[in-house]
Amino acid sequence: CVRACLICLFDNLGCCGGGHPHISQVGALNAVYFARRGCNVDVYEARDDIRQSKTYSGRSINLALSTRGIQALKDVGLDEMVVATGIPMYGRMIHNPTGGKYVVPYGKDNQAILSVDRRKLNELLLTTAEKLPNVSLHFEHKLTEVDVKARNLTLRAPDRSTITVKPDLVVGSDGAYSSVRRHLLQQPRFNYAQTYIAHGYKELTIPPVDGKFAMEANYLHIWPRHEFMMIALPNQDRSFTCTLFMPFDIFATISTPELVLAFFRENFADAIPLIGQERLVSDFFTNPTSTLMMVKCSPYHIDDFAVIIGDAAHAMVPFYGQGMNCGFEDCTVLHRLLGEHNMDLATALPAYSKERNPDAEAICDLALHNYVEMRHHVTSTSFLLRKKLDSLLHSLMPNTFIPLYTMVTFSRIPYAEVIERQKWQDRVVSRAGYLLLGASVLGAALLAKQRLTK
Ligand SMILES: Cc1cc2nc3c(=O)[nH]c(=O)nc-3n(C[C@H](O)[C@H](O)[C@H](O)COP(=O)(O)OP(=O)(O)OC[C@H]3O[C@@H](n4cnc5c(N)ncnc54)[C@H](O)[C@@H]3O)c2cc1C
Ligand SMILES: Cc1cnn(-c2ccc(OCc3ccccc3)c(C(=O)O)c2)c1-c1ccc(Cl)c(F)c1
Repeated sequence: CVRACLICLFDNLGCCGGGHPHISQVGALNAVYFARRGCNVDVYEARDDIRQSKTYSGRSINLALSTRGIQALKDVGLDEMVVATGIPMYGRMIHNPTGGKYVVPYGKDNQAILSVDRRKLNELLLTTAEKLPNVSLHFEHKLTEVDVKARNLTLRAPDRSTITVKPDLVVGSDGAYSSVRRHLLQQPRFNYAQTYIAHGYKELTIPPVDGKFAMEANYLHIWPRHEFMMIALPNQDRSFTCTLFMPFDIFATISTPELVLAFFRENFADAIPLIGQERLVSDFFTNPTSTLMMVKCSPYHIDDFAVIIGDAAHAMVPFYGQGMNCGFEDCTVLHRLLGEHNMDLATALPAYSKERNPDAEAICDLALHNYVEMRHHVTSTSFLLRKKLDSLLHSLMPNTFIPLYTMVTFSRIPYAEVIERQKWQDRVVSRAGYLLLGASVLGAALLAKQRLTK
């Protein structure tokens, strides 16, 4: 039987960055993994229990769940329950500046990414964890100290008193601003880098019309506009949550209702009647403009005592919709290694850092690259052409060319391997392009010669 280990997951609920209720999922999922392994699990959450609190902003905030995240849920038998709550998006619906829109499917036979509600996902994971006999959830317990030498943690309890716990293992899943990681930072040879990008994001809502979706429901709606982009994902209540990504210095120039409307008329005209002018203006000034940050660090563990997962280990910009999927995949990898090492933390944790770090940093780089790509090379026309070319090449060479987005989103190819494969594919495609070009020039020359000699 597996050694009982007390795990403290800093799975805090609360606002992260931009103030919308940011709900942690990785910590809750990881608690289920450890509990099903027979460990005694204590989950410490700095905030109150989201399931009891009424004070929820009311904005249903969603995110895209795809293959890697679904597999992690499948490992603990939760995939069907979560997938049932999600809304499939079978392709991207690209909105051009003149109001036209085009679908580019994600793949054959209805391949889809899922739009899931953060709050519902977290409530499901917390309730699943709570029902397990060897799991205790401690809300309003905030980490204040990690003593690596003494192997204990100090937390502030709801009555403001401090308690000290002595777990066998600490798993920090406390997000991009992780306090567990902050203590790792004090260790020798711990590497850390964080980058804020110039863009921020603001969430808007497209309400239902007579109880129906105001746009086609089963698509990821994208308005690619170079310096700024907007996306919309569907919610179960038949609304859409839009996310507008834009440089802070452009947000700063949009300071009056008239300027909001003028900006949207100029760039997202079709969205105005969908959101509604009044609601657009009120949401624009009510909802926070949040920051976007990338965090890279290594290693992810200290000795056989602590390990960090999720955004605490690798926060990424959201331009691939992979942050939570990657954090969920962390659980899959960590638990595979714990099994392979028979729960010997002294060897399993270093193995985890060694295997996971290159992949996590690869998806951080891919997401940042997408941010650059989508900013500099993407209008709706170029987006459409690129996607059409991707699907043409894939249909011509299905085993040789797999679109980058497909490898990231619809496969479990390790992220670092995805990058290597993409480089190889680029070489093959450019060689094929040159060959095609050469053959057509040669063909044209022979044709011309033939005509001349007639
Ligand atoms: C705009 C946007 C869109 C996104 N879209 C997607 C998507 O489509 N698909 C996807 O897979 N991912 C997406 N993500 C990323 C995803 O939200 C994160 O990767 C995921 O939530 C990380 O989960 P986590 O449990 O590791 O950390 P978090 O969700 O950050 O949870 C940690 C929580 O702990 C809090 N916290 C940290 N330290 C403390 C402390 N000491 N005391 C109290 N509280 C603390 C943090 O504020 C946070 O609320 C998106 C992110 C953003 C910003
Ligand atoms: C939330 C979520 C889930 N997936 N994606 C996503 C990401 C990238 C994509 O393409 C790569 C590419 C598109 C355009 C140019 C280069 C590369 C596609 C696609 O192909 O549909 C879908 C997002 C997302 C997140 C933020 C923005 Cl701003 C955005 F537009 C989409």
